[in-house]
Amino acid sequence: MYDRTFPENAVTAQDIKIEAKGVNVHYGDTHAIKDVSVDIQDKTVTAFIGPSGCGKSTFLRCFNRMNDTIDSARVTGDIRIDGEDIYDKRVDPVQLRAKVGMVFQKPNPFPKSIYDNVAYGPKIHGLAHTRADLDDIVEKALRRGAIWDEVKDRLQAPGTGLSGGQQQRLCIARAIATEPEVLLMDEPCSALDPIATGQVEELIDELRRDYSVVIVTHSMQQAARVSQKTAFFHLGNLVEYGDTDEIFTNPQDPKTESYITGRIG
Ligand SMILES: Nc1ncnc2c1ncn2[C@@H]1O[C@H](COP(=O)(O)OP(=O)(O)OP(=O)(O)O)[C@@H](O)[C@H]1O
Repeated sequence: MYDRTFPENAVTAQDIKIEAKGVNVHYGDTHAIKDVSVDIQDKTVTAFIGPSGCGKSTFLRCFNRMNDTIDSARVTGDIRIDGEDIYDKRVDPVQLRAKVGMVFQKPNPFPKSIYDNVAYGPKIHGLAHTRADLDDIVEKALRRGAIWDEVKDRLQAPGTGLSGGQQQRLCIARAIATEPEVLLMDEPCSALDPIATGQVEELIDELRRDYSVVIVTHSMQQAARVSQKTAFFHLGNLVEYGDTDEIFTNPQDPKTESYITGRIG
């Protein structure tokens, strides 16, 4: 089990970025998330795994209130980021989504230039005062997205003209440009080939130095490669949550074991 006696394993309140308590999500009569509580650590990659339809994406979307955009979805319970209740009436979901960035399954660059894809968020959130500021933000985000060298000579070319893997790294750069603190990734590599997947996985590993990253993945190999913490979901329940190494080598719940050994899924 998780050993808190080792200093490197000790978790302090400051390390917890997202605190979810008693979260339930319904879509009409469908009870998609059932009383889930979890603490997500800062500067850590946390993987959500589990069979199709178990609620991974639904739970991920609670963290930036993306479920608000689905009419039938009803979220109850308590979710705090840095101690702040993100469902409080005073929280503006648009501001929240700048702080909690999201990358989707299918790369979805805007039909604009590479530069404008990245500059859009900082512009609407007023992060740049001059064109030079904006250039600087765009360059930094593209560098952090590990795509600067590939696009620096064609910043005015359309983002949609890049390869799938480049588009996904552009979308990651776009998410980073608004200076988020949390990055949510919903199966970010499922549309990518193995080489592009490897590049995005390397990038995810880099990003955890600065962000709390939560990734939904169908690939247990990917979860094992990129995450330090893993949460296993089944039928809307959080069955097991812990260190990725432990979950994969010594799962405590028979359902987790069945899933990771390929018996359910
Ligand atoms: N927009 C929606 N409207 C109604 N029901 C939904 C909606 N989105 C998800 N659901 C239902 O909620 C449950 C959880 O779905 P969710 O997509 O969160 O699971 P998942 O584990 O991410 O699945 P997958 O791995 O297949 O993407 C499922 O029963 C699904 O049918």
